[in-house]
Amino acid sequence: MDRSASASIPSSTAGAPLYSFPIPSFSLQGKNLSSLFTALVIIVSLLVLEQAVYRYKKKHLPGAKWTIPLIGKFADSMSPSLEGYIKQWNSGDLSAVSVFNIFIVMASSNEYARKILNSPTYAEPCLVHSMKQILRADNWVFLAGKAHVDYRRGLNALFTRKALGIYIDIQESICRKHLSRWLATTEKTPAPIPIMMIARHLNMETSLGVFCGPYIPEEAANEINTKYWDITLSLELVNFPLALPGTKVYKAIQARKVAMYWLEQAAHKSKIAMAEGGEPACMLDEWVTTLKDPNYKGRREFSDLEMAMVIFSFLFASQDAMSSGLIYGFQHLADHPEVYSKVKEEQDRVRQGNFSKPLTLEMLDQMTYLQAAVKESMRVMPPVLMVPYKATRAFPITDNYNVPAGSMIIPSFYNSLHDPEVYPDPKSFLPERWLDPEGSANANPKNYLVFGAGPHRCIGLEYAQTNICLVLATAIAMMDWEHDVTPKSKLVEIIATVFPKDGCRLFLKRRAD
Ligand code: HEM
Repeated sequence: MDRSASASIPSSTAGAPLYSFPIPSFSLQGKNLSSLFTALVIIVSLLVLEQAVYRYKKKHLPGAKWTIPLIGKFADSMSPSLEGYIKQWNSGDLSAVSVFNIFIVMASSNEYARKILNSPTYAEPCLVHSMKQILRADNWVFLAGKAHVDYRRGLNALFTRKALGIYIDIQESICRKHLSRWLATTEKTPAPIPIMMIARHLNMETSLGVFCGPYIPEEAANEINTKYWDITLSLELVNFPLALPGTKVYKAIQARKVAMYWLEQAAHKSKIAMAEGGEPACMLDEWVTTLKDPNYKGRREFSDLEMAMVIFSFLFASQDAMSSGLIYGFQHLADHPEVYSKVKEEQDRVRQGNFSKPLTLEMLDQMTYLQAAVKESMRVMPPVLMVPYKATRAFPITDNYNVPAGSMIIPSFYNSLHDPEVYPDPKSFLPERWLDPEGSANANPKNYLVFGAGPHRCIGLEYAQTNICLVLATAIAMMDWEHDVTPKSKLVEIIATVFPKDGCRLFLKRRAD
C-alpha cells in the first residue's frame, strides 16, 4: 500500500498543505519518461498537422495565417458582430476561417454568392451545424437534387395568390389584436416600449394562425412562442458539438418537441375537417384540399408527422427573419419622417379614409410606396446576412481555387445589397430607388439577395413581403409611433438574424382620426 502523504490525505482535509493533494506522480525516469515523450510528440504532431491542413486548404485566400489550436475562431462565432463580419467580407471576395477544425470559406461578392447558391452539384445548404438535430434529419429541407425539387414543387401550392388571399384575414385580425395590446400597454405607462419581443410574439401567432388556423389553441401558440426562443438562441454558426443536457442545442430540441406535438395534432384535425367538407381556412387546409384535387400531380399522401415537419420548417424559416424584417420596418419608418409621411398619405389614399375596412390583396397591391419602403428596409438591413452551405465535393469556385470537399462555404448577402454601383449611397434608406422601373436597383435584380437565389430561394418570400406590408399598414391605421433613439439603436445584435441592440424602443400613440 502506498503510505505517501500525497496518496493518503484527502484533498478536503482541513489544514492539509497544498502539496498534499493527490497529484499523480510522474517519476521522470525510464518507461514513464518515454510515455510522456511519446504523448508530447503525438500532441505536437497533431497541432502541426492541424496548422498544415488549414494552410493547405486556405492556400492564397485572405484569413489568419494560423488557426487557434482546436477551437479556431470559436470565440468570435460565439459573439458575432456585424462590424466583424463586414471586416471579414471586405478582406476579399473569398476569405477563410476555421472554427473547431471546420474549414469555412466566406464568399462576399455577388458573383461568388450567386455561384454557390446556384451550384447544387457542388454545394448544398447545411444551415448551421446543429440544424439537423433541431429540425430532424428527415425534414424535407435537407433533401437534395431532384427529391428536393419534387417535394418543393408540391409545396408551391401553399403560396399561390389564391392561398395568400385565404391567409390575409387571419393575418389582419391577429395583427389588430396584438397592436391593440401594444397600445393598451403604453396607455397605462406612457414610456417607450421595446418592440423586439412583442413583435416576435405577434409574428409567431400570425404564423401559427396562417399555417394551422383554428387547430392551434392560443395557449399552445403562447407556449410555442416562449419555448421558441431557445431555438433562436441555438442558431450559432458553430455550436458545441454534443447536444448534452443544458446546452443550447439540447434546449432547442426540447422546444422543437413541444412545437411538433401541437403541429401534428393540427395536421390531424385539418385532415378531419376537410374530409367532413369544411372550407379551407389556413395553410394546412389548403394543402389537404390540394392533395385531393384530381388535377394535382404529385405525391398525395403525407402523414401528420410529415406535415408537421413541413410546417415546422416554415416556422423555423420565418420566425427570426420575419421578426427582424418587421422590427427594422418600424424603426426605418420612424427614423425617416419624410418616408413615414408618404406611407401615411398612401394609406389615406388607398383606404379612402376608412381605416377599419378589412385589407385585401388588391389594396396591398396599390400600396406601392409601402412595398418599396419594405423592400428598401430589408436591403439596408437584410434579416438573413448569409446562409451556410457545405461543399459536397471539391468546388472549383474560381480558376485558381477549389473549395475543399466537406468545407462550409458561406455566401453572404450584405455586400451585394450594399453595392454602390447598383444602389448609390448604399447605406441610406431611399425607397424611391425602387420606384423607377429603369433605375439601377430594378435593373439589377441579381443583387437583391434578401431571399437567397437558386433552387433553395425562399419559398415564402411573397407571403413574407405581404405580411410585413400588412403589419405596417395596419399599424399606420391604428397608431402613430416615434423612435426613442438610444446609443444602441444603430448597433446590431446578431441572434440568428439581425435586431437593433436596444430592441427598438417606440413611443406609441393611438391614431386620433
Ligand atoms: C423576411 C422574411 C424572410 C426572409 C428574409 C427569408 C430569407 C430566406 C433565405 C435567405 C433563404 C435561403 C435561400 C437560399 O439558400 O438561397 C430562405 C429559405 C427558405 N425560406 Fe425564407 N425568408 C423569410 C420568410 C420566410 C417565410 C415566411 C417562410 C415560410 C412561410 C419561409 C420559408 C423558407 C423555406 C422553407 C426556405 C428553404 C427553401 C428550400 O430549401 O427550398 N421563409 N429564406
